[in-house]
Order: sequence, then C-alpha cells, then structure tokens
Amino acid sequence: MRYISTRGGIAPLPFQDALMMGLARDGGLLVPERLPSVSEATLEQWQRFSYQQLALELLSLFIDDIGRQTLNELIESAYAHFDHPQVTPMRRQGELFILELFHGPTLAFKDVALQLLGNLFTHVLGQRGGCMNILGATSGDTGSAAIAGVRGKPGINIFILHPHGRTSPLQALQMTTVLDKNVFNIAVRGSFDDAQAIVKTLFNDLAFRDRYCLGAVNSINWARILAQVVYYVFSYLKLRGLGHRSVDFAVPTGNFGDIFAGFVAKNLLPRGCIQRLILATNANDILTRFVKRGDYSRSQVIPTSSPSMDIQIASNFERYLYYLHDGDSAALRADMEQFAQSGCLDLSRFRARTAEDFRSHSVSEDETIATISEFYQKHAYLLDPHTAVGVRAAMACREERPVICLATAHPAKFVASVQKAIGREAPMPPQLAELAHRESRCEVLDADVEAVRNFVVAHALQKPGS
Ligand SMILES: Cc1ncc(COP(=O)(O)O)c(C=O)c1O
Ligand SMILES: N[C@@H](CCOP(=O)(O)O)C(=O)O
Repeated sequence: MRYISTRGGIAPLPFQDALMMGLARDGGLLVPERLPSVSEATLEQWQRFSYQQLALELLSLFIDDIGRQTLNELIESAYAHFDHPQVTPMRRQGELFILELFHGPTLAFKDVALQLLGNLFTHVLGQRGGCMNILGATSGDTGSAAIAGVRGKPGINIFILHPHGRTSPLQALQMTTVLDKNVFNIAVRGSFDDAQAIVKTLFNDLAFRDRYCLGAVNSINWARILAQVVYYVFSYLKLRGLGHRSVDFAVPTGNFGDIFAGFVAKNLLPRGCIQRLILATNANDILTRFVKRGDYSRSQVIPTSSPSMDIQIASNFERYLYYLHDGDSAALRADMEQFAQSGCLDLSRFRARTAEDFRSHSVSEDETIATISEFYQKHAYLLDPHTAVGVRAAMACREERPVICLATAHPAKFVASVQKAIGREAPMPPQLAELAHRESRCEVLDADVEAVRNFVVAHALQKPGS
C-alpha cells in the first residue's frame, strides 16, 4: 500500500515513510492510494478474533513494509498495559451500546492509537537510526497519551502544546507531572486552534522540519487514524455476533480524526454494515452546521465542559473533503485556500452525499450535564462529558438500528462536570488520584510561532553530525 497527499504534491510513499512524515510535505494530509475492502467471508473468519488479532489483520491491509511477526509484536506490546482483556469492551445500557475506549494508561481513547504509534516510531528509528523530535498540539487527551507512548524512549524528544488553562486540571497534570528528560510541555496563551496552527506552521517550514527531524502524533498522522479503525470493526463484529448486520456509531467530534476512522471503517466493510456515523459536537458546532446545511464556516472557540472538543478548525476534515472531491487534489487545494483566507466554505452541493455518511447534532452545556445526570440515574453508569455529548446526539439521531456510542474518556478526568451532574465526584482511579501531589513542569509561552520554535530549538535532539 502506498500513501499520497490530499493536495497531490508528493510521490506515493510506503507506510513507514508516511508514518515518519506525519504531515505531507506539500501541506496536505496523507491518505492511502486506495481503500481496501473486506468481504463477508473474511468478516465471518474475523468474528471470533481478539482485539489484537483483528488489529493485525486490519493493519496488514495497510502496512506491507513491516514483517507480520514484527507487527504482531508491536501490537501485542501496545495493548499489554490496557486494564481490560478486550482492550475496548462494550456494554449495553438500555437501547445504546457504550464502547469503552478509556482502558489505556491515560484513560482516554487516544491511548488506543498512541501506545501503538510509540512502538512503531521506536521500531522504525531502530532500523533507520537517527532521532526524532515529536511536535504535537492537544486540547487535553492526545498530549498525555502521546507522552505515555514515548516517555523515556531513546532517540525521541516530545514537545506538546496545550491551551493554557483550557484543559481540565487533571488533564493538564497528566502531562505536566511526567518529568522524563525527553518530555517538554508548553502551555500556550490561546486556544487549541492556535496551538494546532503553530504546529502546522513549523511542520510546513521544511528546512526546520528536516533539521530537527519533526514527527507528528496528532491525527494528521495517518497511523493514528489507522489504529482507530480497529475498534469500529471490533465492536461491529460483536454486534454482528448477536445478529445485528447493520449499525450506526455515535462519535463525539473535535478534530474529526475519530470519526474519519469511522468513515474508513464504513468504506472498508461490506455496504450497509455501518450505516451512518452520528457526528456529535458541543457548542463548537462547525461540523454539525456542515452536515446539516453544508455551511462550513468557523467562529470563535467557545470553552465548554467537553474541553477536548473545543475546536473549530478540524484538521482531518481535509481528508473527508478529499473524498468528497473524488480525489481531485486541485479542487481540494482551492477549497483549502479559500477556507484559509475567508474562514468559510459553502459545501451545500455535497449535502446528499454527506447525508449518506452522517447525521449530526450539536449538544448544549445544559444538555451535556443533564445527560450525565439522567444516564446515571437510569443505568447507574457514569459518562464523561465528551461521551455524554455523543450519547445525547445518538438519542436525537437514532433510527431503527443499534447505535454504538464511543465512550472516549473516563469520567474521573472531568471532576467539576461530574460533580455538577450527580452531586459528587466519580471514583478516582489510582493513576489520577496521586497526580495532585506530584511535582510538575511546564513552559508557558505566548501563542507565537517564533516563541515555540525557539523553545524547540533549545531542547531538541540533534541529528548526529549536525
Ligand atoms: C475525550 C475526547 N472525546 C472526543 C474527542 C474528539 O475526537 P476527534 O478530535 O478525533 O474528533 C477528543 C479529542 O480528540 C477527546 O479527547
Ligand atoms: N481532542 C484532541 C485534539 C487533538 O486531536 P488529534 O486527534 O488530532 O490528536 C486532544 O485531546 O488533544
């Protein structure tokens, strides 16, 4: 399998090069040259596979430059520290199925991909030699999961930008209390969009990128999307085993990475297995407006109780737009340029196609808290605010099929919202309870490219001989 850029400006690459490139060198995002498809007969064979076995089969469809045995070892070790044998267990709660994606070390769905990504980076660096400086932006969860995936690994430094004071306090501590020498946290005075823009600007400075061997952990990296496809297929197979041939997924959405993995899974499986993706947003509803009206126009980021989704410019939207344009990179480039200049696009001409893929609903703050509270009263099951946004959207958009709701984070990470909803805190897992007593380290900088660049230069690993 080869990878190409949405913007059409690079020669096709094998997987390992795509992994190391992260953001395409022409400013676009890498996508596979073609999407493979999985037959009914293959699905029958996969029906009883463990999470790890299924991951090996699915990843092998997209990775042909890492030997099968090595890939198997990387997968096994990635999921060895999850606290549930099924990695992503699913529970029925009333009419909904809750897919728990928070059983990894940092208690959010990001661990599923980032534990594997850390292993893949180490494997490729081990073969090629050299070093890597990871540069990423987080609104709360990618940061700690990426840090957990690479802390202490030789040949890798990691620089993570988060919006100062806009994550939950525990999310910030999960990052800043990691004191390994290769970990650097930067709190930028601004929003997640500001942080993500700084990261992209530095990646698009090709001389800087090459000199400092920048690597990407955000979902701009295709490997992130790929690893996330697995839990869609795994959970679909579970419901298929119960006699459900067709399902919908409800996905709380910010940067459009998770739901894009769902789009890949939908297209990989036989037609109709995944019928619709329910795209759930909080008050930052640009993507809901896109699905409902084709209106893709950005506004100010609004802080909410689901802070990891406080995003207006969803980086992976470019990948979906590329498919809407049927792979026409020139048309995609024109749209991306127009959006960069004006902050809006009229995509209403795609509404019929978009409706085949998505339903969407935007959830208010009051509804988010009420959903946590009502769900707890009804099922004695605690949702985190992001998952609550997805559950509320599922209830608003569901049709006659079962809906699998992605539970993207553990509720204990969001103390204030849970307290507001049920009048007390969620039981605290030990890895969170101890954080408040730990030493922490973080650099606070203005949301300014040069300030971040200088910080990275001062702390980056250098290529041998440079
Ligand atoms: C807990 C949680 N839920 C949902 C999301 C949204 O996922 P995505 O950005 O892939 O759309 C995020 C952030 O990515 C998150 O951290
Ligand atoms: N919500 C995310 C934002 C970054 O998204 P990513 O999937 O592109 O890494 C976070 O928690 O940081």
